[in-house]
Amino acid sequence: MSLSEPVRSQAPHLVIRSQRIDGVSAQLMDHLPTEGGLAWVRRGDGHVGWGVAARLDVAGSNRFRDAVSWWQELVGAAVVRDEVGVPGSGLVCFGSFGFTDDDPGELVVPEVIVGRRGGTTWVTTISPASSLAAPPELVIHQPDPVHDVAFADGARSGTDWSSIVADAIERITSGELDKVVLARDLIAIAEQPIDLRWPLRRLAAAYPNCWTFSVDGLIGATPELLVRREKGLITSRVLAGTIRRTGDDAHDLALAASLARSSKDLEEHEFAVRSVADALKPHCKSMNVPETPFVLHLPNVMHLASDVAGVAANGASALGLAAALHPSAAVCGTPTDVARDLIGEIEGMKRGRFSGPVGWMDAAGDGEWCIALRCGQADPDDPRRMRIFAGAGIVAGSDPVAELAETNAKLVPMRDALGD
Ligand SMILES: C=C(O[C@@H]1C=C(C(=O)O)C=C[C@H]1O)C(=O)O
Repeated sequence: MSLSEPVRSQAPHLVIRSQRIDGVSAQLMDHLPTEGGLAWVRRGDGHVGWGVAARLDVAGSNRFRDAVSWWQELVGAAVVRDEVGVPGSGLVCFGSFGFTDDDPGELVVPEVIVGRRGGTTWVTTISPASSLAAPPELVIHQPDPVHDVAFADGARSGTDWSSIVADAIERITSGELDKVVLARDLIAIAEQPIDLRWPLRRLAAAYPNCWTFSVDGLIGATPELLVRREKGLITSRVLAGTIRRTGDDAHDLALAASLARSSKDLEEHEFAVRSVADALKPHCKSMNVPETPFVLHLPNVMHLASDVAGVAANGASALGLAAALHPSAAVCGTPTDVARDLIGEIEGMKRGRFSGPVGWMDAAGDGEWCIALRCGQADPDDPRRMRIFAGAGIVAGSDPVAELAETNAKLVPMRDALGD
């Protein structure tokens, strides 16, 4: 079958039951057993899952359409007994998608989900129609610590990457495009196989305001919400324009003020907001697009941020909206096609699922899809290795050395999570 043909895999018939559980206070991630592990956690809320009740692998130009129709089919055939009734209870899939059409992605429906929202904790069991599984006993698991991690250059050295940035600046100055986002990778090499739950827990603890995720070997803590759909409300948090934190609060406040006035960063940000607002417009009855960004403070960096919100005008699911938004100018550039081609021409590495949509969705099509940033991809052939990624938006006023420093700051969350 060619990659662009629609997927005709039959979605399985599933039985789903969500039940409230009391007296569970451990962090959601503590319940992840060794094998597998899906996670989506922010400020202690979210859900973790394990086992595979259903899975769809997608690639090619119809990947989002295929995923949306598979999900609709699966939802249509499912019998759901949801005794909790909050966003995230009942039938839920986790998923992640490649940056380009050729990079594979997937939707996964786990066999067990443990979820929490605002003090309510629940367990969802998902099984084939013939057998309704009993909810599992929740156990706390201790991941194996990760020790002795060395970091090596990925596809390019830092110096080589800076010269690619210099090339991109020339192409922008010559009028070919306005903005391009260029990324680089490092390889983390541990002495022992990396237990992904170890860095995952550390990311969730250190970056509580980010969305900490784990889907099929891709883990990270991203600050950028591509789209959330919940009960007819659509929101997106756009980030573009970055400055490193120094650790000195007074100095960081001065830096935040300079970021908010920087014409280079404001221009870079404006491209990203415009791309999101334009993509959401056909799906919204009314929209609020802030005129000026705020400064989002994270432990490692500060970003110019805008929260775009709208009221849904149609039944497009969270994943359908993510498909319309991807790739936004925050991770690709402006104009999109020219930037995408330039990335393919000069970036010199395969992004895989880095900077693609990652998230979850429920049976009603509500859910959250973030952009997979500040993340790493476990090497499927060598469990001691992981690729970690970071990119930066390049505009005419960019400086290659400063952009390299920015990517180093963006690598800090994964480096720290893997470090001793
Ligand atoms: C590409 C990354 O980040 C993106 C680029 C940003 C920028 O250039 O300022 C800021 C946030 C993200 O939209 C990354 O973190 O790897």
